[in-house]
This record gives sequence, C-alpha cells and structure tokens, in this order.
Amino acid sequence: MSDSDTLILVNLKAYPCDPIEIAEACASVAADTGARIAVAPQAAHLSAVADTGVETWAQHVSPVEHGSHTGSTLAEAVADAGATGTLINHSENRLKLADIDGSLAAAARAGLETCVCANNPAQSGAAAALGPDAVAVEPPELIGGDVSVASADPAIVEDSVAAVEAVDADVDLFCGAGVSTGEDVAAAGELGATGVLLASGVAKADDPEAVLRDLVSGL
Ligand SMILES: O=C(CO)COP(=O)(O)O
Repeated sequence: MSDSDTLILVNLKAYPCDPIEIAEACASVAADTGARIAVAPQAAHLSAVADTGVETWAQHVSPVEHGSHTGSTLAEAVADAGATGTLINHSENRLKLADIDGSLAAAARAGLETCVCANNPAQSGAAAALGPDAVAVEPPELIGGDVSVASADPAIVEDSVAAVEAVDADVDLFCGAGVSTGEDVAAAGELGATGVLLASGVAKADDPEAVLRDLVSGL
C-alpha cells in the first residue's frame, strides 16, 4: 500500500484497553505521517474518542430508525457522538442478510461510511452486492492470532478482491485477522487490499503507539 487513503482501522472490540490513550496515539501517528488511521471503540466511548480528533467509527449500528427500539444502536446517535463510519456485521456479531441491508440503510441515512465484515470470498462478494463503501474479509480462525491473514492465507484476500471487484468495482476490499506489523500491512497491499482492520495487535499492546508507527511503515 502506498497512498495515504489506505485505511488502518483499529477495532477495540470489548478489550480492557484505554480507548483514549489509543485514540490519542492514533491521532498523533496520523498527524505525523499523513496516514489514515481510525478507531472503533465501544459505543459508550464514541464521544470521548471523537473528542481526541481521531477518525472515529462505530463497531455496529442497528437496522432501525428513531422509535421504539430499546437496546438498539441508532445510526443518528452514533453520528451525533462524532463517528463518521461504522463496521457492520462481524464474525463476533453475526447479522442476518436483511439486517446487514437494514444497517447499511441506517448508516446511509446518518451519513456514515460503511465497512461490512465477511468471513470468506463468497461472503465478500455477497456483502459487496449490498453496496457498502468497503468489505473487510477476516477468516474467523485467524482472528486474535499472531499470524496475519496476508501470510497465512493470501488466496482468501486475492479471491475476495476479485469477488468484490466482480460485483461492484467501487467497493473497497480490506483484510484483517492477525495484522500487527508494517510487514503485514505491506503484504495486504500487495494482495490488493486498500485497508486493514485489526484489533488485538494494538488493543493488547504494551505500547500501542509503537505498534501504530510500525503498521504505518508498511503503507
Ligand atoms: O476481528 C478483527 C478486527 O475486526 C481482527 O482482530 P485481530 O486483529 O485481533 O486478529
């Protein structure tokens, strides 16, 4: 990857990390290097994370509008809190096809950029058909591990790039699972990915800023 439009998207999941410390590290590395780095914290932390100035994404928005939807994550509320994008679907938060479609509509209503997560090339193509801005392919068995998807299973990235391209060339393909180094980011770019989605490499790091600086070196 070589252009600064390439996205490094850090999903904090429900890890016991300090979202503000990580957000500040991301903002600082982004400012120093021109890299595009975004953070997806817990919904309750969106406002505080956005206040650091970092690009902020939600981990999920519900397929609902304003109304009687207790427990939902309203896309408009996420945008009001300062998020500019949202993940939709995940191996750890699996949605039905109709819900992914509804969440995409909710995100569009609120002006949020979207990335739908998928487990494999077939799902990547199916997700692209729903018209998100990006699809992120993440093989579930590699999530949270030490080996990056780009080295453990390069074909899954290349095949997802092709599957998405065949459906809608305007949809970006990101990859994730085990990404934690600049080498991993560079390898993902060589396979055709225009972004990486990662979590544990940063959220569980003793020095998140050092990891981020290494990640950016692979752009
Ligand atoms: O699921 C992921 C991001 O959404 C990837 O997680 P890891 O970076 O911990 O493998």
